[in-house]
Order: sequence, then C-alpha cells, then structure tokens
Amino acid sequence: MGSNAVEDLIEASSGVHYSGFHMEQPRTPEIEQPTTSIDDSFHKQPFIIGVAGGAASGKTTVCDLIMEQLRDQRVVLVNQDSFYHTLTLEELTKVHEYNFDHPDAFDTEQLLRVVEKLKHGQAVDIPKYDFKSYKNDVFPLRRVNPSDVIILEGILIFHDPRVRDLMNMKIFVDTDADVRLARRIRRDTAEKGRDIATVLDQYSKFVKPAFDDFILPTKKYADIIIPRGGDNHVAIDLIVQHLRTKLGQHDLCKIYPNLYVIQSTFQIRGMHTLIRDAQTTKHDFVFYADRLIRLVVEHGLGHLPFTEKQVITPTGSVYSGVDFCKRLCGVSVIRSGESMENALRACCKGIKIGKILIHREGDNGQQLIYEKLPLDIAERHVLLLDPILGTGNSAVQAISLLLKKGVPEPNILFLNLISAPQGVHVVCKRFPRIKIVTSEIEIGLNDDFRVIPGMGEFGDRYFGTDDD
Ligand SMILES: Nc1ncnc2c1ncn2[C@@H]1O[C@H](COP(=O)(O)OP(=O)(O)O)[C@@H](O)[C@H]1O
Ligand SMILES: Nc1ccn([C@@H]2O[C@H](COP(=O)(O)O)[C@@H](O)[C@H]2O)c(=O)n1
Ligand SMILES: [Mg+2]
Repeated sequence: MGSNAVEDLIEASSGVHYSGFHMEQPRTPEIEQPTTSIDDSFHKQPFIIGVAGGAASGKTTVCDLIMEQLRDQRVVLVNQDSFYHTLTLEELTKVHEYNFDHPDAFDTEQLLRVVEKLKHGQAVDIPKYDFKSYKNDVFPLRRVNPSDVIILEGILIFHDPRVRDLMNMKIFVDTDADVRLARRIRRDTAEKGRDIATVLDQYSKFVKPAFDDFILPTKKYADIIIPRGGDNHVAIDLIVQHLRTKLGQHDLCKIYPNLYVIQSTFQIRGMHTLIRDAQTTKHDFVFYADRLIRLVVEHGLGHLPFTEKQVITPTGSVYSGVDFCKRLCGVSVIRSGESMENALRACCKGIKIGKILIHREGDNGQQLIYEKLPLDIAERHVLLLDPILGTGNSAVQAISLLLKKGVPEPNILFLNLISAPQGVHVVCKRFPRIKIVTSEIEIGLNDDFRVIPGMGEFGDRYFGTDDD
C-alpha cells in the first residue's frame, strides 16, 4: 500500500453528507420550534468522491466496483473524459500532435457547472465523448440525475483546485507505469482502433510527460491511495464500508444518538415507494405497510436488553446464545398505531398491548381522551406504536402518560414508519433517553402540519376509511 494506509486516511476524508432527497425548502410551520432548522438539516448535498490516476491505471474499474457494491444507493459516475474539448478542423488534421493529457484539453468550466448543478439537486445533461471522432457532440446527451454519491473520475480530476474543493473524498489509483502502458496498448488497439506504433508514439510524446508533470503531482491531494487498482479488494471494501456508514447515518442520528433509522435497501425503498404512491390500492398499501412495520418492529426489538443463555443442541453441543427480554408490552396510539399490533404480536408471543387515544385539538394541542394500559406497565419495557411521527405533539402526550405511569424513560422504545425532523427534535429534546426507531426521515411538515412527502392519512388508508 502507498505511503497512506487506507484505514488511517479513510477517516480523515472531509465532510459527511447524506441527503436522501433534494427538494425546494418547505415553509417551516409554526409549531414547537426545533433549534436546528430545516435549512440547516435538510438541504444537504451529495457526497462527492474524486478518483484520479494515470491513464489505464484502473480508475474506471475501481469506480465500477464501488458502484457495484453500492447498487442499493443512488450513485452516479461523471467521467472527466466527457469534458474533452471537441477538436477544431485544424487540430483534427494534426491530431497526433494534440496533447490529450494536458489540463487544457478539458473544458473544466463546464465540468464545474455540471458538478455545481448536481450538488444543488438539479439534473444535468452531460456530453458524450467519442474517442474515435474526437468529438463531444454525440447525441443524445447523457442525462444525469442528482444522487447521494457523485463520483468524479479522470486523469486530471485533482488538477483544478476548484474541482478538488468540491470533493469530500479523494482517491488516487496508483498502478505501475509498465502495467498502465501494457493496458493502454491493449485498450487503444482493441477499443479505439489505433495501431501500436501510434499508441507508443503518443505515450512517449504526451502521456508519460503529462503523467510526470501534471498527474503524479496531484497524488499528494489524495486521502486514499489504492495500489493495484481494481485488484485491491481490501481497499475497495474499506471505501465502500466507509461510504455506507456515511450514507446510512442521517444527520439527525448524529444529533440524537437514540434515533435509529433502519438501513435502507432497494427492498425498503420499493416498499416506501408503494405506500407513498397515492394511486396504490388499499390491498397493496396494507401489504407493504405490514412488511415495513414488521421490519421496524424486528429492528426495535433488537434494542431491548437481553440475558446470556446457553442451550444444548440436538447434537449434544453447547450453543451460547441470549434470552429475550421478558417484561415487555406494546402501547398503540389509536387508530394508526393499531396497524402495528399484529407485527408486534407475531414477534412477541402473548405480548400485552395497551391503547391510548389522543385527540387533536386544532393545530395547537392534543388531548389525551382514553387510555387502557397494563397495570404493571412501570415494570415493563414499552414499545410505543404509531406509524407517523409528525409534529411530535401526540408522541409527547403519549410518552408523558407512560412516564406518569412510572415507566422509566430509557424503557420506552418509540416505533414508527416515518418521522418528520420537527417531531424528532421535539421528542428527543424533551425525552433524551427514549429510543426512536424509524424507517425513513421525512423532509418536513406542510402548512397543515402534515408530513411531507408522507403517505397521507395512514389510518384511513390502512383501515380503508378513505373511500368516497
Ligand atoms: N486489475 C486489472 N487487471 C487486468 N486488467 C485491468 C485491471 N484493471 C483494469 N484493467 C483493464 O485495463 C484497462 C484500463 O482500465 P480502466 O479501469 O479503464 O482504467 P482508467 O479508467 O484508469 O483508464 C481496461 O481495458 C481494463 O479492462
Ligand atoms: N481522443 C482522445 C482522448 C483521450 N485520449 C487518452 O485517454 C486517456 C484518458 O482516459 P482514461 O480513461 O485512461 O483516464 C489520456 O491518457 C488520453 O491520452 C486519447 O487517446 N484520445
Ligand atoms: Mg477511465
């Protein structure tokens, strides 16, 4: 490995940043005010990775491997090659004298405009470059949508400080010169239709000097140096692991260590897509909501205390395991929370489930109007069930009641499907020792205090009372 050990340097890469969404700012409704505004928390930018290295060092291969491992995330690759200037007729006639490895060969201003747009959540059309015709006006252009991770790859991607400064992580692919040359000969003859003499001539005239003068000097900017490129699976795994941590960690989770957002996968995103779609039938809504609820409940149960337990297996061996926490109960917030009871019963045989009914009084307050809770609730760990955490006002009412009944704050686990940041702020500030488990953090609340993007009135959609 190069002078920088991947493990040491990976943590040093700057900035963090996840945003699952890129939208115009919603107006902040006048509810109990969080100290972190939507502005601060939610107009987040993508994580930008730069990948530099000599030609044929394996940059594209490394990027493909990273993207392959992160296929459940929104990742997009932007090649510096796309920003090669189109040659003029005069340059075309003397193409063998053109230096494609000099920084001036690229339209860096256009690259900057494109990355700035992506960074601010706008889709862009990127030129396609044709190595045979030396033109970048191949139609149709490539449409690139805003993503959570943007990978910028190219021989001179670290050359311009303005581009470098946009990057949260910089990777240099370090492959021996002879290996690069061998690969280049193979690639340029097979893919670009060039003959060996031309490839070697270009290499000695431009490629090698430019590597020494412009590319190698940018290695010092790298946070991570990958020797052997795509063959270095350890380095690639570490990079992916680091990215996963960054992507899975919503900024709210950093503010509130007791907030747990379950790791997103394509399956989970798919289920969310279905239950959020206004056109989804009641049958499908219930089916996919139930699947998600089950995941949240299982995840929540993972936060309960356990005791160690050993059992003897049928082979007579000892299995050292754990025993579930026994003194549990569920409490559902009527009516939506009742949709979560079956999942809890399916996971915890014979569990007692209490109920709370809270009535919304206009926009300002909530009133508790019914409660039926196990008498010994103070001795139990309580799984509080409500699929949506919006303003946080109902949750505050429900949690306050549990505390009044003697349930210790750390014994309360609030399970929901989606949480608005406002609700998270309100609940976590007031009850810093409860745990919240959710499957997605929302953008915010609209003027009517409804969660957006949200999924509408959960109870009506789940219990089928939204029919005209
Ligand atoms: N580890 C490797 N072993 C063998 N061939 C490789 C390896 N990595 C890349 N190649 C090949 O070398 C060529 C250049 O690799 P590529 O990833 O496109 O490099 P770059 O993007 O840095 O120019 C490609 O033809 C690719 O298939
Ligand atoms: N018309 C062109 C444009 C570029 N090159 C060479 O491509 C190399 C950069 O691409 P990588 O995928 O290897 O990073 C660079 O060395 C240019 O010389 C070319 O040959 N013809
Ligand atoms: Mg490449």
